[in-house]
Amino acid sequence: MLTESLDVVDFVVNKGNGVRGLAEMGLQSVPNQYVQPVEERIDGAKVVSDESIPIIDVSSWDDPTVTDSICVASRKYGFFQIINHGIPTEVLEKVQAAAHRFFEMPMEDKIKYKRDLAASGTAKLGTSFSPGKEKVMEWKDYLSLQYFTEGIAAVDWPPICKNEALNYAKMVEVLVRKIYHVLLKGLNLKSFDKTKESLLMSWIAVNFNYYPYCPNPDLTVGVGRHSDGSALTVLLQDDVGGLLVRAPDRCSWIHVPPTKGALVINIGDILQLLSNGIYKSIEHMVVTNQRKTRVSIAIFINPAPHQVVAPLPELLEISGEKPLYREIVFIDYFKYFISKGHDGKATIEWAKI
Ligand SMILES: O=C(O)CCC(=O)C(=O)O
Ligand SMILES: [Fe+2]
Repeated sequence: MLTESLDVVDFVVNKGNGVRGLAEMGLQSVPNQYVQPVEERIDGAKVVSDESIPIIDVSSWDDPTVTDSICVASRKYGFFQIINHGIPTEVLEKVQAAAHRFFEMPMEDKIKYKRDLAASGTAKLGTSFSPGKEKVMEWKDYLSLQYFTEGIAAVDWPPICKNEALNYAKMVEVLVRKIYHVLLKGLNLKSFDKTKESLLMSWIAVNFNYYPYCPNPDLTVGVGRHSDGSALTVLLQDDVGGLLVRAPDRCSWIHVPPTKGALVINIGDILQLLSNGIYKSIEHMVVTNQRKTRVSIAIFINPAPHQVVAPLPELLEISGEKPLYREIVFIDYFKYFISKGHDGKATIEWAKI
């Protein structure tokens, strides 16, 4: 095997070649570091075809059918797709092309963004999820762009993709306000005001995910089982497919089919915590494939790092329920999330009372 004489971790992680570098070597099989234990592998039998994540046409945000569908999907599946959301297809295509351009640059041009070398704190290139902390590595490279202000992004982000990423992120911000407005109304809470806005959307990260074709899709994962540590996530996937979401039976998986022009929205752990478990942050994962490289763009919408987060008192007052989660500081939650490999729903369990 080509990789027999290769120090895989050194090549992929330390030298910054990523899994893209591995895939480009034309491997017949993946190195051992990428072989998942049997229980983490997905065979087709675990994916159900009689359930699907709703696709919601949001051309009219005030239509009660639309708002109901969003709230019902957020309670049941924790995931939905939206179409006619107002972000032009051209903007989506441009940001996807920009992500390809970034990863497909020669390694010498990308290396300055590598996590441990990056001069700027807001653009970081990495691979897998938590190399060194996880037992098995994930077949994915990523570029994480922290979006604080346009000015910082303009200086820090890679020129090859920054305009497209910024333009897209700004439009997503507008969309997210509309979604929050609907979700809070669905909890009978007062409108989405400035206080809620600062609680729910102060720290935004734009992640470009790059999943190269893989010689052993049945042995590997692109992303392992997890739920997002964010409050809300907006995901743009390309036409390759591979995102699986836990079905309501919590045993099988539902494939989220690529839908042209659609955005996948999912509830993150923080919104599950704030809503005292009403909106569900559902486990999901990404499978790899042998044919085609897949690119997705995930925008994580988070509280500010030092924000204190707990089940919303006004919600507990209305429902008379006891809090299911303790008070946490978001940065502590986030640090715990990345201190280990992906492990299903374990992070939010940590915040349970
Ligand atoms: O690439 C995808 O479809 C999902 C990625 C994901 O779950 C994540 O980045 O948290
Ligand atoms: Fe995720």
